[in-house]
Amino acid sequence: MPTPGSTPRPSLRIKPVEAQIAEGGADAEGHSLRRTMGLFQLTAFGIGAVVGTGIFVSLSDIVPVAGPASILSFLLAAATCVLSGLSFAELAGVIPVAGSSYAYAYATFGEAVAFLMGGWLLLEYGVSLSAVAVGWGQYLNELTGTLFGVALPDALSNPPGDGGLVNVPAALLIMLVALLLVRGVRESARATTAMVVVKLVVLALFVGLALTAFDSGNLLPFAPHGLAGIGAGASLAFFSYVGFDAISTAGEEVHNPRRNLPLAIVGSIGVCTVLYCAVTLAAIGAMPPERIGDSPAVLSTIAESVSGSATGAAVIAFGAVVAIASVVLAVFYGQTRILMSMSRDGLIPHVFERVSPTTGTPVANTWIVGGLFAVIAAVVPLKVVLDLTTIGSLAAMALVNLCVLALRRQRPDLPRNFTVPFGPVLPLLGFAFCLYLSVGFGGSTWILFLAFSVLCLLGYVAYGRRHSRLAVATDPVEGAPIP
Ligand SMILES: NC(=[NH2+])NCCC[C@H](N)C(=O)O
Repeated sequence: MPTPGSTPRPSLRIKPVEAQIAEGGADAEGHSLRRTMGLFQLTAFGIGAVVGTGIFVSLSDIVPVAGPASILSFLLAAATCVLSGLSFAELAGVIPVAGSSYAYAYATFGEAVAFLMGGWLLLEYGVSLSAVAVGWGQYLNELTGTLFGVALPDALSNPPGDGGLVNVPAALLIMLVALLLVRGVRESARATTAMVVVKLVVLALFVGLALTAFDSGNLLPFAPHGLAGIGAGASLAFFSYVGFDAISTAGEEVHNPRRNLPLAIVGSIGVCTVLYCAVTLAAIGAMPPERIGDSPAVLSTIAESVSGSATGAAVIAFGAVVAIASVVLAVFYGQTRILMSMSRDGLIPHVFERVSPTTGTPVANTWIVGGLFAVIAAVVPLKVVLDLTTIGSLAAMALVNLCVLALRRQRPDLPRNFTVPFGPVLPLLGFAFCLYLSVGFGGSTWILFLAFSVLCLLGYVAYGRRHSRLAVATDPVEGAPIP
């Protein structure tokens, strides 16, 4: 394992914690970020990044495999997140910079692994951008259908493989958000808080409405497919939790990050878990599990069948459309910033870090990300993008758990105001849980994931290794710093 000051092979070059923190004092535009966020805002920011399409669309996948025990699937996914979230908190406390998982990997396992982590983050952010946009389109269709009686035909609202040709609304949304980001529009802290309130209110309304038709008979048999079903359900439920690590990217903008980051991570996972379990219980109570598998905008469908009118369905759909659009903005923004850090490190081409002098934003970066993931949203089935996002996020989180252990061994000297308790036990458990959930995916997801990972490593060998800023700063032959 490389240590600072040693003369490692290029792929094992690490970027020391101190260097990352020193650079972290200035944002991509060259200004220092101001520390403006407190614990409450940070927790709201976390909930805002986490609650998106997942809970609105994925019950129709989870309930058929786990039955009423889907609630346990959500708890299992949450446990995985809390364990890994503690690891994020420890690392974010030591390395409070915007690069998050990518930065942690670069400080511990070296450049090749950091590059691979960057690739997995492309699944966690970029591909999830497509997934979230597709879910948004389904609820938009539901909304226009119930309000005006017009919905897009399947051919224009679904990709090939899901009974259509191209998903127009999802791709349009991504391009529209690209336009906003290029012009420098970012969700303000106040808008984030407002969106969080909209989401919580809509989901609470759903729970209240669905509970009026609660039939406890729907809860039996509780676990029709046993433990295996619960595990498979947890793999699918995990998507709904993806995003809490965004909290660790705000390390440069938070008061007292060493205290507030861990609290906000655990707090936002906790709030989401309560919410998701309540929604699941209410949904199953209101509609027999065997019928939940049929509908795309499943929460609206249940609301309509319970209330017997379209109004309930329209309110839920409206809330989903507003709230999910804000997630697209946040995830898209996150993806462009991750690519900027990799580009500043020289691992990917400089076009990704170039900031336009007129708009002050990374214009080319934004259009490349927008174009690529709009196409994916347009033509790839939802299930495929959901599963790829999840397996990529699980891989990234599994590795973050190992980063904690590596950094403790390599840099015991660094100040840690928050340390995951019980020594290596919880990070190791976090790693094992991530592994367990990822095993739940089928062969085709694994093949896509492994092929993508190999491509990333090839990309590192072909480009990153030679253009790395660390390579430029060291003697190419000896790998030693040039005096
Ligand atoms: N990197 C991200 N924040 N991706 C968005 C995650 C999706 C979110 N958990 C949802 O349920 O829709």
